[in-house]
Amino acid sequence: MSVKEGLFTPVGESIEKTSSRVTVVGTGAVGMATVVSLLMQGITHDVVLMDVMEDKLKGELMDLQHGALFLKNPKIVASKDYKDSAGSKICIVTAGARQQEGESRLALVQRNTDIFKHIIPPLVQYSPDTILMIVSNPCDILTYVAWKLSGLPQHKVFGSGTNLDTSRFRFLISERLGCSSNSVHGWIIGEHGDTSVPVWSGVNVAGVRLKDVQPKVGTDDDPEEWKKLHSQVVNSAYEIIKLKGYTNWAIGLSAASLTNTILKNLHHVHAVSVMVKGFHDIKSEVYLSLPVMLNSNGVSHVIQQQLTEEETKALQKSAAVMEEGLRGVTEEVYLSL
Ligand SMILES: COc1ncc(-c2ccc3c(Nc4cccc(C(=O)O)c4)c(C(N)=O)cnc3c2)c(OC)n1
Repeated sequence: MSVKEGLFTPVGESIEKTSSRVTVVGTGAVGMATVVSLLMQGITHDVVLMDVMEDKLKGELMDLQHGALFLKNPKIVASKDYKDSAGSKICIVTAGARQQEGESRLALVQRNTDIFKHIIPPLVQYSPDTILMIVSNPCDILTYVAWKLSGLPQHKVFGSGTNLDTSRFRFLISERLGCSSNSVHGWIIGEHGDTSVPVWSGVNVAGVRLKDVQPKVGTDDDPEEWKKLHSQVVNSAYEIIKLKGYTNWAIGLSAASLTNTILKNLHHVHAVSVMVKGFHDIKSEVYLSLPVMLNSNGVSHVIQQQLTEEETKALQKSAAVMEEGLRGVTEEVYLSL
């Protein structure tokens, strides 16, 4: 008799798969920040790490397992074989090619599209009911690519989008006002990146709009230059990359927060990248961020924000940038289907 048999008398069956299994593809800085955020907050205790670098996979697995005592005894699997991701409620994709020196944005998108061709189909094959969360950049274009490659319905595929931009925006406003980020309500929508759109008309604390206190907030002739906060948000990633080489903590926490809302069916509203054709008079099939309600089934509702004419125009410009970005990719994606 083994020690284990001498210790334990089996009564019920041992359960391997939980309904909260989360697969994270990509064991880079962002992927690992996401995994640590999930485990340390107890959002899930059933995590699968997927990547192609075997040593990295094994190293990250061992390093996390050695922290099990300080976590809630999580079950962590690390593998190159996508069958090990089977039964995942959510698949978070942080994988992507590193932009080469002088590489054009479109060339990078093409390389990432090629990588997605080998990641997305097996994820869906082994977890046909999964929800795909795309974190890789350029997020909005790659979310569209993932949706096309997955064959999943629109409500099952979204991108982390401007959830992070909105978090940075609220932090900067909260710092200037001296109140908690949780008490600042403000949204950044559109593209996750240079053409994101701050909805200044909606920024409020306890329902009091900043523009009702100072109508010039968010304009070029605002004596307090609040508009600069959005520029700081847009430049955040470049600044952090210059300082530490990459960004990972905030985006990891952001992906974990989105995962929590879905796993716990919280119906929270987040700014995330969804198919926006038909909203705000956008006519093209593009993914951009809008305030979206998430539940255990994925995207449940899009909030119909009241935007000013200027905000609507800026969002439509974001859509045009996306459409241009997709023009080069679409053929590649359709060829692969
Ligand atoms: C069977 O054919 C096949 N299989 C796997 C891949 C592939 C390629 C790159 C991948 C990948 N990115 C990656 C891997 C290696 C190098 C690079 C790079 O940017 O140089 C990028 C990641 C990741 N964590 O970013 C994760 N999975 C990948 C998977 C692939 O890509 C074309 N093709």
